[in-house]
Amino acid sequence: MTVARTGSIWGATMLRRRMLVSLEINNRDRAYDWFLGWMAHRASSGTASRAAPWIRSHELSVETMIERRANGSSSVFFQLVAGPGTHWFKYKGAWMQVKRERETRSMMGGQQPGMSVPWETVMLTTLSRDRALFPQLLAEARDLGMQGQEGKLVIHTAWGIEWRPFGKPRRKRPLQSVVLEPGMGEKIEQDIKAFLARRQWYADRGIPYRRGYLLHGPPGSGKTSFIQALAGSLSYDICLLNLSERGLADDKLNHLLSNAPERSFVLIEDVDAAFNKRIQTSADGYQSSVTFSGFLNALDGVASGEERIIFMTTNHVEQLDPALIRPGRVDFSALIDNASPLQARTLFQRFYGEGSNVELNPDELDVLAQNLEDIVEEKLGREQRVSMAALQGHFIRNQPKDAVASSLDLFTGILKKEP
Ligand SMILES: Nc1ncnc2c1ncn2[C@@H]1O[C@H](COP(=O)(O)OP(=O)(O)OP(=O)(O)O)[C@@H](O)[C@H]1O
Repeated sequence: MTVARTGSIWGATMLRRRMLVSLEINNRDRAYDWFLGWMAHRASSGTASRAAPWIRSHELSVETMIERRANGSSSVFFQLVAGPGTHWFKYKGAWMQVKRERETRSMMGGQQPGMSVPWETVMLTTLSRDRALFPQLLAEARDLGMQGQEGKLVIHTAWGIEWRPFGKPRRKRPLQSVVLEPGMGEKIEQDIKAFLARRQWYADRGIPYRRGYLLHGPPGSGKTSFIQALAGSLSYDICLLNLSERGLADDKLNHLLSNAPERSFVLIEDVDAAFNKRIQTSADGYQSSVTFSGFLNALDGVASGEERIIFMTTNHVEQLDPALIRPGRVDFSALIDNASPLQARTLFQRFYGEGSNVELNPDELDVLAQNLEDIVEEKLGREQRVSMAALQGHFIRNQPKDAVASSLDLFTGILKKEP
């Protein structure tokens, strides 16, 4: 009896091994969400029910999604995805079993509060002869998952030692909507394009293929907006790196910088703040353990053919250690300053010009724009200039005529508030 039992178990195992093939996808992989989304899409769009009227999904999980529309409104909807348990579906004539399992004892996501999630896996099983369907299915799931991202900007943040998309992909901001000093935007754009075209040149000379940019200047002058718009225009993603993040240590930082997703800029904001004090303390009193030398080493990284583009921003360039801004770490540095006369004029025209619902004929608009330019040019000293963000706020609050008439108050008012 025992021999027969063992024999039948062994036989069944052998048969399964010979006839079945399984594919494991875990939730560290991007394919995981794509696959669940794809299953949910098939179930809701009726593809699955036509192919398999009795698709078994007794256990469902809910995913809440927020859709933001171009006009600013948004709506919340729910997607029912296959929950933990066993499900069946038919794909291109082949039956597939899906087993979703959750491991609650260990969590992923590191020590970041509220960000850890249980490990999960999805095991797809089908007949050996249908194994070629796996790549097709995954490619379909990927295309569906990426659909919403086309033409959008994806922001990644660090999750433990890996990068994960943060929130829904955002609408790209047109590059021209960020008004910088004439020629400045173009200069940075040309530099990065030239860099991207010289991969082979770097490889031939054994130079690490990376470039660092530092945009410095007062708050609200458009540094972040410009970097995001530039990434969008080049179809790059942004990896937002917070050096004072809880749990970030030198080794993790090194790993993150060496493993940023392809076609992405690493953006480190307020880089001066991270090393002002020897040990950085975050709002909840947690001490980040990234050291200055660890950061420098991570920036240098191991020489590799991998492309790496880092953008850093700061309001206090004078406080940066010269070691940080030496060529190789920062190859291009630019001052993005408060609104110059021409910038104020251009922002005004963009704001109230074509497409805005303000009724002004082009001549009137020109005269007002000229007045504003003159005020910034003649009535104010350089140090009295205000940020583009302050001007933007002023334009939002006022009609064009009032905006120009009260602009001097804005400029001097802001000045008075400053010590
Ligand atoms: N040059 C500009 N052109 C158009 N809009 C601008 C410009 N500068 C700032 N703004 C507007 O001001 C707001 C803040 O800008 P942003 O965050 O890019 O500034 P920043 O220089 O990165 O500031 P900080 O140094 O405080 O991070 C945004 O809403 C942006 O639209």
